[in-house]
Amino acid sequence: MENRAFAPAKVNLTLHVTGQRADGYHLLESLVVFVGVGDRITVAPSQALGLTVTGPRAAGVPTGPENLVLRAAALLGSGGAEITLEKHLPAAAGIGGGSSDAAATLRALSALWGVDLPADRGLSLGADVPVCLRAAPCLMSGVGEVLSNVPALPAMWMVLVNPGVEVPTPAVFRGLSRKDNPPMSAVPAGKDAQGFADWLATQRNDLEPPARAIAPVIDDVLEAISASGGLIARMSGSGATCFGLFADAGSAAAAAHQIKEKAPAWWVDHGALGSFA
Ligand SMILES: C[C@@](CO)(OP(=O)(O)O)[C@H](O)COP(=O)(O)OP(=O)(O)OC[C@H]1O[C@@H](n2ccc(N)nc2=O)[C@H](O)[C@@H]1O
Ligand SMILES: Nc1ncnc2c1ncn2[C@@H]1O[C@H](COP(=O)(O)OP(=O)(O)O)[C@@H](O)[C@H]1O
Repeated sequence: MENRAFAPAKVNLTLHVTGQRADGYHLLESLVVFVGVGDRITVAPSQALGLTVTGPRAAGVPTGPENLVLRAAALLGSGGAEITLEKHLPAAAGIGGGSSDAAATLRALSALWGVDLPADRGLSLGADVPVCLRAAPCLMSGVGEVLSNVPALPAMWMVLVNPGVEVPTPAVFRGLSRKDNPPMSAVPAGKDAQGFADWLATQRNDLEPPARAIAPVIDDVLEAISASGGLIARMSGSGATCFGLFADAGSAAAAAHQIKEKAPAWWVDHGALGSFA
């Protein structure tokens, strides 16, 4: 008997940094969504705990106990399982790759072992794990542990582009010129894709300027997405992955193809926004 779980890409449509805690973690307000592009976790019964990393983005992903998949297993208990992680997301890319893998592992092993999900929803594994465990559009605040409902979003499709440079999350936060930026405004209801993108353009990702200073190629990525017809182009999380929003699957697929043609070395993928828990 095997259990499978999808680990969708986590995308921050907004990321307002509004303060900093005494422990150094930053207070955020972020509208988080998930896309049908991601990693895949398979777990099967076994005496011992083992991990195999496969897939087109396996290179460089740790296979030892520091892998967030094994750290999630350890958080759940001391059972055995043979875990396969099929990597499709670039690592350290601002789209929650490891965090989403950890959340998918918690879901799959909780079902395989018949144990409850952890009370902290995986927060001890990383600030992004609770939102990845929910894997549905929501407003994330606190340092990542407070999740609030948002009005239904219009149907939208997303192109994700990563230029192949790793941007260390702590360095991006350190590069902020201000940590007490203005908060988000309320997420609107009843908008179509264009109307929602127009609202989104009035919000921000405060980590974009420091990330662009570290990796100027992010400017080229944003430009390529805008040139491909994206309703909006913005960096996700601490980068370097950027996203473009589209009103239909066809325009997203055409944009992804156009960007891939222009920059064959970049990672480009596309999918629909949705809920994946
Ligand atoms: C920035 C965000 C936005 O969603 O995502 P990514 O860009 O990583 O995808 C997250 O807050 C990242 O979450 P996660 O990747 O789990 O962060 P953690 O491993 O807990 O922390 C990595 C480092 O980021 C910084 N950090 C993270 C979260 C936060 N609210 N304030 C911080 O200052 C800290 O320096 C911390 O040591
Ligand atoms: N399952 C995993 N997938 C990818 N990276 C992982 C995983 N487990 C641990 N890591 C380590 O965590 C670091 C950040 O991974 P990731 O969560 O993909 O970043 P981000 O949250 O910015 O998308 C990587 O550099 C990698 O060494």
